[in-house]
Amino acid sequence: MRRVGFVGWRGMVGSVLMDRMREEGDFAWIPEPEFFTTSQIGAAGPDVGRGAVTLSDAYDLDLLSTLDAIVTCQGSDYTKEIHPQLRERGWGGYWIDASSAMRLERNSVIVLDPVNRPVIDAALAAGKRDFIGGNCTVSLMLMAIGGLFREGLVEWVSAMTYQAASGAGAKNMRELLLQMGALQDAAGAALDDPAAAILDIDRAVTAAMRADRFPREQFGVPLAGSLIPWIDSPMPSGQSREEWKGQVETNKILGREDRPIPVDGICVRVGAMRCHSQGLTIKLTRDIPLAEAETIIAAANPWVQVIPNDREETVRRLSPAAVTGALTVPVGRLRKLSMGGEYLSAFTVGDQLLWGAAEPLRRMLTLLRDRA
Ligand SMILES: NC(=O)C1=CN([C@@H]2O[C@H](COP(=O)(O)OP(=O)(O)OC[C@H]3O[C@@H](n4cnc5c(N)ncnc54)[C@H](OP(=O)(O)O)[C@@H]3O)[C@@H](O)[C@H]2O)C=CC1
Ligand SMILES: N[C@@H](CC(=O)OP(=O)(O)O)C(=O)O
Repeated sequence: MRRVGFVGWRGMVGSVLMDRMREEGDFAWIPEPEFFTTSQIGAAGPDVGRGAVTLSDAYDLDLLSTLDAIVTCQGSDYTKEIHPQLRERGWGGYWIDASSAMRLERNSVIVLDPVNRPVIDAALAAGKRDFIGGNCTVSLMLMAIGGLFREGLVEWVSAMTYQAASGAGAKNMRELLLQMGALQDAAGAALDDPAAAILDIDRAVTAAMRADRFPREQFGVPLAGSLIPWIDSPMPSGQSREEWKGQVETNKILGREDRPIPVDGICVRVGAMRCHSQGLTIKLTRDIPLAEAETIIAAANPWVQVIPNDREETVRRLSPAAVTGALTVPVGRLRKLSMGGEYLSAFTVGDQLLWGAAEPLRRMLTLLRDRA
């Protein structure tokens, strides 16, 4: 593991990965990092404490073939173009990828080591070389309630999601803010006047939201002051692709594609910046005491945090505003539903650029270091 290549390092997910690697001192153990670009060959690369570096061509198969591992956050199109050509040439390095392109391929492993380390270890022992980050919503759900899955306590899960703009990309985050600004502008001076009628303000804001000039190039519709109950493309089942991924990716991560646990729900885009939230209904395989479920959830990994089902604690600690930029994955609103003792509710929030994207890739790289 001397030569590691980074493609897509300046994108949104790639930048978060670079920040985490710097924070953890990961570049200290990579003697020869190589940084690539599809558009800025020869420009300056990132500062990783090794002096000036210049960017190499991300389509240079000869150079890529010399690497021990390639970490890509460049996107699915890049993966589909480059990965097959490298393997056809006989390249035997490790491919670590944020995109969804190869997730469900037979030779790929979806990585989320706090949840599926045994699946990863078995794949490494079997000589597998393609390690792919999971869908953000799925990874965050498993970081939150992985303990229940591990104990065989989950019969099915229904997830109602509240997904951040960042999942749609950097331009969408900007557009959300532009939309927010446009709404405030529409309210105008009336907002500063406590005597102004709120319904007049609401009328002005609604008119602005529906006006042709309202910024909606990325989302197609207003998100600020509204929501979008559809994420990604339609599937024949009537699910959105994001909803469809819930079951297929969860079961692949857990290594139980042969006896899948049903996971389904409705995925909704909301006006949060980079944290996905999910309201979960969990059908347990048996009626266990709530305190036991809480203990199992809390013990599953060092990042999950059980928030007591208390109003103050919940509003203070279980929100995108509280969690953004943090690796912790709080889960709260834990209680038995009125449907019966086997029905557990939960609400969880996680930063979709950290555990939802960059962190599983970073940790996969360190697993390879530890094996070498
Ligand atoms: N966004 C998300 O929440 C998640 C994304 N993923 C996956 O990760 C992949 C990358 O996503 P994301 O990081 O959002 O993509 P970005 O659009 O932020 O970055 C992708 C590439 O765009 C190029 N680029 C062009 N202009 C700029 C600019 N001004 N600033 C930075 N980069 C620029 C860069 O490539 P170059 O240097 O070659 O020009 C960069 O690597 C996708 O496959 C996505 O599916 C996975 C999980 C979550
Ligand atoms: N689809 C996710 C983000 C994402 O990139 O997912 P995937 O890695 O499965 O394509 C969202 O919109 O919130």
